[in-house]
Amino acid sequence: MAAIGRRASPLGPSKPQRWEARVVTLPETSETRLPSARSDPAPLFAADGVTVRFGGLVALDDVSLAAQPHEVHGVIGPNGAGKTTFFNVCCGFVRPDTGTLWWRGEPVPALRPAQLAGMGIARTLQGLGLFAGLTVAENVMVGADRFRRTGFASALFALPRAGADERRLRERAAAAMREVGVEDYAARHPGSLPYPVRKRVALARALAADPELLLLDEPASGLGADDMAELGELVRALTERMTVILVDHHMDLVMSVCDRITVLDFGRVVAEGSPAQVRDDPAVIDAYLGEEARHG
Ligand SMILES: Nc1ncnc2c1ncn2[C@@H]1O[C@H](COP(=O)(O)OP(=O)(O)OP(=O)(O)O)[C@@H](O)[C@H]1O
Repeated sequence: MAAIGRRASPLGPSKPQRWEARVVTLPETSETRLPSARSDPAPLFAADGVTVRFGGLVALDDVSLAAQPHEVHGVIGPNGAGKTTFFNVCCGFVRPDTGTLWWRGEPVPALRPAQLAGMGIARTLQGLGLFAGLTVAENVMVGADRFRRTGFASALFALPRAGADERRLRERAAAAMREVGVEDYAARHPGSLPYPVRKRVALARALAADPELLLLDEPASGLGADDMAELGELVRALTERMTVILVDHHMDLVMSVCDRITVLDFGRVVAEGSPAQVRDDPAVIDAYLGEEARHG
């Protein structure tokens, strides 16, 4: 791709980023590694050489990404770049034609969505997927279900330990609702709530699973500026206890909350790095300017 001059980035102006303070300079010693060697810890989750074809269309072409513990890793790219397909691979909805997913240093040969909760992975989807017939509290409790210790028979015969189990799940759900600020809606049904509140409920349900990895698909879509700013703060706070992979169009959110960003275009990784690095990367600027040209 031809180098381009310093034209204005379509991703917004450069500004100081708080994560830049985390860059560690290794002392010069005889054992100092080559500059190209990454000194990152082992990734919690990684995709290695993932390719997905839909008929003749290559939606993902040899895509690799490594999400380190306690980081927010963003996946961005113009329309049709392959973001949703990548998210669906990470959730086990789409099986890659080639490539491997890694979880805690082990390959995951054929990830299925039903495995996620048991592995410690939770996700929120663009479509939210809340149960219309359940209250907010009940929806969030579904997320906590992996902590249920008693089986169907105990619940059926109302054994005491089933009651204790239920209480624990309710407490877990209540904590998740408090964390995202929806506790006042606990008894309501999702259909009666505004979309931004429903989005929070979906996030609470994911958090009730106490995941090590949280996958967020378009978490900012449909949110106004205030809700988006609160979401950004919440996501940053979550890194105390989990890793987040975030797929979103909203550059303000992605640039302000992510530690690292992988940029896709036409199914390929065109850049990877800190927000400051990708913002000024000519390949990224070209991808977004190309999109503007394509869509007028
Ligand atoms: N199930 C499918 N069958 C055929 N083609 C698909 C399918 N899903 C996605 N694609 C194609 O794969 C490519 C990548 O699509 P994808 O939805 O992953 O991109 P995206 O970056 O999420 O786009 P957007 O930002 O518009 O949601 C597109 O060309 C899309 O038309």
